[in-house]
Amino acid sequence: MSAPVRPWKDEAMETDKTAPEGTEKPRRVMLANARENLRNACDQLNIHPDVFEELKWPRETLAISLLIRMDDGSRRAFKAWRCRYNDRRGPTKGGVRFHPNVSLDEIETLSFWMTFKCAVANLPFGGGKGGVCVDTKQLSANELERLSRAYIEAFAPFIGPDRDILAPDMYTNGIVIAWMSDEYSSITGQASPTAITGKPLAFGGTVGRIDATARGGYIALRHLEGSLGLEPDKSSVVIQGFGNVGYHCAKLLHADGYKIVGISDSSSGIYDASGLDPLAVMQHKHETGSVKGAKGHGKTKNISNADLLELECDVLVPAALERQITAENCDRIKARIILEMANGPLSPEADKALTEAGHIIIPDILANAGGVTVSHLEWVQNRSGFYWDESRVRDHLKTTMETETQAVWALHNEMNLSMREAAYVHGLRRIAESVEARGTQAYFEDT
Ligand SMILES: NC(=O)c1ccc[n+]([C@@H]2O[C@H](COP(=O)([O-])OP(=O)(O)OC[C@H]3O[C@@H](n4cnc5c(N)ncnc54)[C@H](O)[C@@H]3O)[C@@H](O)[C@H]2O)c1
Repeated sequence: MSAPVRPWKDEAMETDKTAPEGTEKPRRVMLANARENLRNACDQLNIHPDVFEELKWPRETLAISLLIRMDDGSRRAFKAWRCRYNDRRGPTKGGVRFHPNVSLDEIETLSFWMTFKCAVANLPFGGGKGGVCVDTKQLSANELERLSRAYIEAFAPFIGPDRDILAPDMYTNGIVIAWMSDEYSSITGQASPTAITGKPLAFGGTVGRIDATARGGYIALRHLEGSLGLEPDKSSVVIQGFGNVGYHCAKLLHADGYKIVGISDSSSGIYDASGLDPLAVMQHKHETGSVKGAKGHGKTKNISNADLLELECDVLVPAALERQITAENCDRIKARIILEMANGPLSPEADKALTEAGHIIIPDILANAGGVTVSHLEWVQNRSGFYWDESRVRDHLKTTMETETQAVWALHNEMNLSMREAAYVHGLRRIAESVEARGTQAYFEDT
């Protein structure tokens, strides 16, 4: 790890030459931004240029149009992708997202983040991701099943237990994953549970996966509690996004005495200075389809999602989408600590400004690594055919999250880095070792 980083031109920021004049936009803005973290980590470690070169672009990305027969007999095409960013540390691993705004840039960036997340958690995986550009709320259950199965049919040659392992992400819940796993087994002609994790228990899933992502972030936060000056009974929390991750995070923190003062979902937000009970809010969401109108312990107000992010609180937990905090709203963020349970909830500008202003950001590649950590255990159990009990899964998750959180915290202090920079340095060290183990320029020059 000695040679300087080669200067490089960021092709990702080149404009699309085929776009009509005046409408040209950079082709891969998100990916270019994400790679800034890589560049910074390379600089910190003075890493060999071969490593940087290898991580500049995804190893492979496949784009496919999925043609689905709709219930009314018409046919509709849905854009779909699967990306394997880097597999030096093992088969690529990452979720499949169903969302109307999914794009190639987003999928490749999420795969990049997965590469680092798996390294931070010290898993024998590289990073991958997939997605379909679809609003699942507009599909019937039958159409959703056809789409889920079509995704697997299209990408089956690309995926596999030792190549690319799928998992849930936004709007791909247990039944979607069950259809996908079922389809993959039909295609391979044998029970093949190992290619997809996050499966329901009856499909070879693991205990402890449902709340694993939230629990991982919760463990990280609680581990740093003393260092961050947090006290459960005196600290308040705001949660953006009330799906799998947001709900379980709220539930775990609430059970330990943290006061949850704000919660939102895609349609609305609620605020109550006296506190909200996540179980009651979820009950209300089940009954009405939204958190709007749910009652807390005091005077509960309905607020917008934008206002929710700006609430007075100790910990803000973005658990919905990317780029929720940007240059536009970052100077109004009051939370001292941001626990990034969503992937990429801060724009690079917001990240820089908030870090400089003294906010502590526990970065996504550490905070939400609990999900993939337990997915790894599911993969291990599927391979061995021996299933663990919940306490064993939880103990492993706790040990992993505490060990890696402590390592990132130590780097943050020793090298005077932000938590995000420290997490990238921590992950990059491991990835670099596996790249360099295959020989670098210096090795080939000497032979
Ligand atoms: N599920 C996992 O294991 C896992 C693992 C790692 C990271 N993540 C990340 O966590 C985030 C949430 O994932 P999830 O599994 O909870 O998804 P989910 O589909 O279960 O829930 C998403 C929630 O976000 C809300 N939402 C959507 N758009 C919103 C908006 N504009 N403002 C506020 N809320 C909005 C939805 O209403 C829903 O409540 C995503 O960024 C995902 O990539 C999830």
